Amino acid sequence: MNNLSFPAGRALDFIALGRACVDLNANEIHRPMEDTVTFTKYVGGSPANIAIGMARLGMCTGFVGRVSDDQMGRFIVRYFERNGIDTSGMITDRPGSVTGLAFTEIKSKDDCSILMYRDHAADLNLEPRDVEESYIANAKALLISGTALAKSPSREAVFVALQYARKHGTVVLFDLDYRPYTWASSEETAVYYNLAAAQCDVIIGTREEFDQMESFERHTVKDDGYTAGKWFDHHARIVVIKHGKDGSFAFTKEGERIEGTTFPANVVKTFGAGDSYAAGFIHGLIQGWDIARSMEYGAAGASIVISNHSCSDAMPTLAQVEDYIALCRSGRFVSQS
Ligand SMILES: Nc1ncnc2c1ncn2[C@@H]1O[C@H](COP(=O)(O)OP(=O)(O)OP(=O)(O)O)[C@@H](O)[C@H]1O
Ligand SMILES: O=C(O)C[C@@H](O)[C@H](O)C(=O)CO
Repeated sequence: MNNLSFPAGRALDFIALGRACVDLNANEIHRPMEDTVTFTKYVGGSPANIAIGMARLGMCTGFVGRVSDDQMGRFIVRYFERNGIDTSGMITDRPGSVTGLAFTEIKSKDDCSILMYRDHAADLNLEPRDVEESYIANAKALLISGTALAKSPSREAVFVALQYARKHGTVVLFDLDYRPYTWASSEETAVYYNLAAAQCDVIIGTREEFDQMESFERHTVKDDGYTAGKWFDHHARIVVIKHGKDGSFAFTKEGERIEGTTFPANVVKTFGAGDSYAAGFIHGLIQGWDIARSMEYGAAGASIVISNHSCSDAMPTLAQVEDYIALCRSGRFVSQS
């Protein structure tokens, strides 16, 4: 049991709102982008990855977002459909916009980076009128992602979705998902992140992302307890602060501090950890599991995804997560490092 109350009798368990894009992950790993010539194409974009993760875990999942009116946009929608994601909340953007591309460079397991091509990205053209009140009202949970706040009209669309969710008791989760290249300034980011976070029931981010949100504060000691505590005067009931391979901490409105476990991994690349963690964690919360067990599923899912080449395609099923936890607990996990 956790401290959230998800409404019963809703058609969808979960909706993600924001960008659905394309990842082009380097095939020739352990070398710089300059020397990489072939890539594998996957669906990408943090909220899209989380939606795919939730669908793989058996959650009835929908997506709200705009995709480009071209082969890339259709690739995304078809992949969602094949994964059982409801695409009735997705809109094909007017001609002229494109799908955001993330070229990933995998130099080593500790040195990965992403080169983004996001000029005229269709996802940021999401408009307030694209968000249907009845769609949000028919889901148990809504995930918003920080990048969707970076520009108008997508920014306003997020606030409209937040308003509908609060009105109908849909639990709102905020994945901070801070991608600096999308934002005009640090102050702009901090202001809109804070405005959105005040409307959310669960806030999930890395320590660095929370630092970004607090960048205009004079308070100099930025510890996790201080950061989480601020949000419990608003709507938040759970705040999760992630620390990469050092794990994560969850704080609750009731004053608990829960340390998340981590699992070993044969790391291929580090990105995708946060998205698979979010899927496993949110799935657990919706199932009514306690926070520690939900964090455990998130962490195991993260280890599975970082041990694979893709983010979206590698999202595990429930059976895969459970087998992985059992393998690690049995002491039979074989580290290749
Ligand atoms: N090297 C690792 N080994 C094992 N587990 C890891 C590793 N890196 C991350 N994780 C797991 O994934 C969770 C989330 O990771 P992290 O804090 O890096 O999120 P993130 O920065 O949002 O990820 P991303 O790189 O996808 O943006 C961690 O709490 C941990 O459980
Ligand atoms: O979020 C993005 O736009 C890129 C992702 O799809 C990428 O795979 C990643 O960074 C996952 O966290």
